Amino acid sequence: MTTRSLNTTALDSHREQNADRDAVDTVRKRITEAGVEYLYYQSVTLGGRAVGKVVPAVHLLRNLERGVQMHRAVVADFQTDRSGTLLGGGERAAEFTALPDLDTFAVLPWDTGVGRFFCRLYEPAHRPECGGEPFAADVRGHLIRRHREFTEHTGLVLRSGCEPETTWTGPGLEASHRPDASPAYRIEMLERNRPVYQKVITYGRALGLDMIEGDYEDPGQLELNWMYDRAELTADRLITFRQICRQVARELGVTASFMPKPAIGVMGNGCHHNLSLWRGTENVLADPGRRELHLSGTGRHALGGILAHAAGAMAVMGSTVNSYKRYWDAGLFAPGRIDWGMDDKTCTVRLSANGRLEFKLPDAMVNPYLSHAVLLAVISDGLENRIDPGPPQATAEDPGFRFPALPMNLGEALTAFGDDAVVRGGLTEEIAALHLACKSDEWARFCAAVTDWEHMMYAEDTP
Ligand SMILES: NC(=O)CC[C@H](N)C(=O)O
Repeated sequence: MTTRSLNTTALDSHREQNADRDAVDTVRKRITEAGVEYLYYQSVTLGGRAVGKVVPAVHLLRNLERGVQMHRAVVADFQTDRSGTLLGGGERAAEFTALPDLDTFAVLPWDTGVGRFFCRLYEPAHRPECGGEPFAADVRGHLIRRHREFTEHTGLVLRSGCEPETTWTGPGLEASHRPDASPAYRIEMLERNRPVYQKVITYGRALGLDMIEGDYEDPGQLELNWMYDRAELTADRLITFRQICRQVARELGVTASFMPKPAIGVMGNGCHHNLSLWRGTENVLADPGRRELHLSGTGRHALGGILAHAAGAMAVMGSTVNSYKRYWDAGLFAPGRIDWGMDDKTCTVRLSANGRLEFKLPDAMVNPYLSHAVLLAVISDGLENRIDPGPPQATAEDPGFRFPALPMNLGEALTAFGDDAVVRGGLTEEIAALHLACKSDEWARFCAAVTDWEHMMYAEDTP
């Protein structure tokens, strides 16, 4: 056991973990067995994109200790706002240090010469004052820490199962169906997508996603699910899933899109989060022994927290301009107002099984580290303040309905996000500020854009 000096930093502790001989030997063995020659040291941006560096595997040991360095502005995808400011870069073009988590090592099944790690990010050791501290805009590291604090405080663990929907387009994948009918669940459509779902499932299994089921939902749309797990593991797996889909699309010469609403009249690409809260082996959202669909008292408070802050959380759950088209197009199983229901697929939260809250606001472009960090915060608030979710299917017209309306565009959502201290408190100050800056800029750019719809409406109209 190594003795730690009093001023051991978070970076030092992580380095110490990466020096653990057994853990390193396990990774080395797998590298040798699979013939891995290259390693991706990857982290995730605010926009939910995987970024990183490639390291020849011969330098594994050096980089386990040193990590890799990247420019700070990568966390905001190097977005420059309309005034020309590089967002997230800080006062100078400094870097952060990305240190791999050894237990995330995996070999890419489509090229076993390549392995990957997920990293956590730190201020470089040499920086005055904050050297070695967690980098405050690291979304992945933040969720891991936030969840640990939540468990220390409540004794509970949040498990989540994400259900991303993806639109696949390309030769041979075209949907055909009768007018006014839907191709949903049709085996013929699954057959046309056989190369797609088979590759996704095979790669998913190889990368640690316990794939459980899938279906064809609407023209071009597949939903492929894997087993639920601790929130941060599910978040890593959603990033991995999207990487897999991109790879499968490359291999098959087709396109995989996570765009929340690819077209009017077809279902949007949701990414419902199925949530449960565990004390040891017991899910506290349900009362043991009751068979009919119900929620425990704790479950009602957790749900109350989610609904009370649903409006404030929207800018994270539906984080793009396009996200809101999914809520506007009523009748296609995306929620259009803040409510909950027993087994009702139109609600914001559906009680889909005893002890399971299906939260339907998030779409397939969601950043799962942010969504789950916010969920931990709003659930904590619900539990602490014993927030009552009210009766199922209550609407704003019902007396006693107490939740703010669902923001119906990104601009409204950003205002609600700015006004909700609990939601922002679920993130670090830096992440909340950067998210607001990036998304406000996206909204401003959209508001200034002239769209095809406007041309259709006005270009040749004579007032
Ligand atoms: N599986 C479903 O319930 C459909 C969900 C729908 N595609 C959505 O946008 O959320």
